[in-house]
Amino acid sequence: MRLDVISIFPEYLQPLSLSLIGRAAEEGILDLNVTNLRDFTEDKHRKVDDTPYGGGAGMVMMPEPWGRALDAVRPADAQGPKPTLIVPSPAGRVFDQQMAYELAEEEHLVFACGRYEGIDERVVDYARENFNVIPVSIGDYVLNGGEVAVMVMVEAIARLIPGVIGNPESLVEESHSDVLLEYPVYTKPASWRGREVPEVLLGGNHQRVGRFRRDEQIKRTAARRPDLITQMDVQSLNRRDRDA
Ligand SMILES: COC(=O)c1cc2cc(CO)sc2[nH]1
Repeated sequence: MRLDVISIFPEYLQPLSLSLIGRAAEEGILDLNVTNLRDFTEDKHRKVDDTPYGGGAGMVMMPEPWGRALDAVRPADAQGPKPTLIVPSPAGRVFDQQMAYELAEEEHLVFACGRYEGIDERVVDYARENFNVIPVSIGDYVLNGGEVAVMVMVEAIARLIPGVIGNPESLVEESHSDVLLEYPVYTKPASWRGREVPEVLLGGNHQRVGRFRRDEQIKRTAARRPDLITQMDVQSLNRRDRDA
């Protein structure tokens, strides 16, 4: 997969060169390109923002640098399927694991990081000529720009791409119980500051361990995220366990 990120703070995306994603980029599994929007300005101050039409506080990102940057990623005369352009925005479709799976199937993802009060709306309209444009929110809170949202999405998406994380087994487990929260995990020592690891985990009876973990998942989800499960789901989960 090719990933392009356009931002006035490219250094914000540096952590993507660390760890698993960095290694996947080195191995060519991911083709990650971070572009500085200011490289597409032509004035000596490398200006990217200006005052808003209609007045109001703050500044708006000018359209022309964005037009040039998007054209550089995907020229108007390019052939082949349109890349997907993700625009982080509070006014976007809410990002979730299902969207991460969907986007992990794409060949080419482009992320446009807004700053200030946002990007001139005509840029989004123009981009639709050469991209599938999706405004995406990572949650209902205010950020100063799109970069942090891009970090969240790139991590969630890239880890689903074959070869990016060493142990695909963990992805399989997640996918089966997507609706349930993770069970609690423990490691050595068995006794720590007067706190013991649950006995069932020390015994090695895989069936009992599986039952314990599933019960913990259901208890945790019901307690912390009841919105994730409905009565029907609990019945189907119990049915699936009986059949397992
Ligand atoms: C100029 O601000 C942005 O581009 C911006 C992007 C996002 C994403 C948010 C949470 O989903 S809040 C926010 N602001």
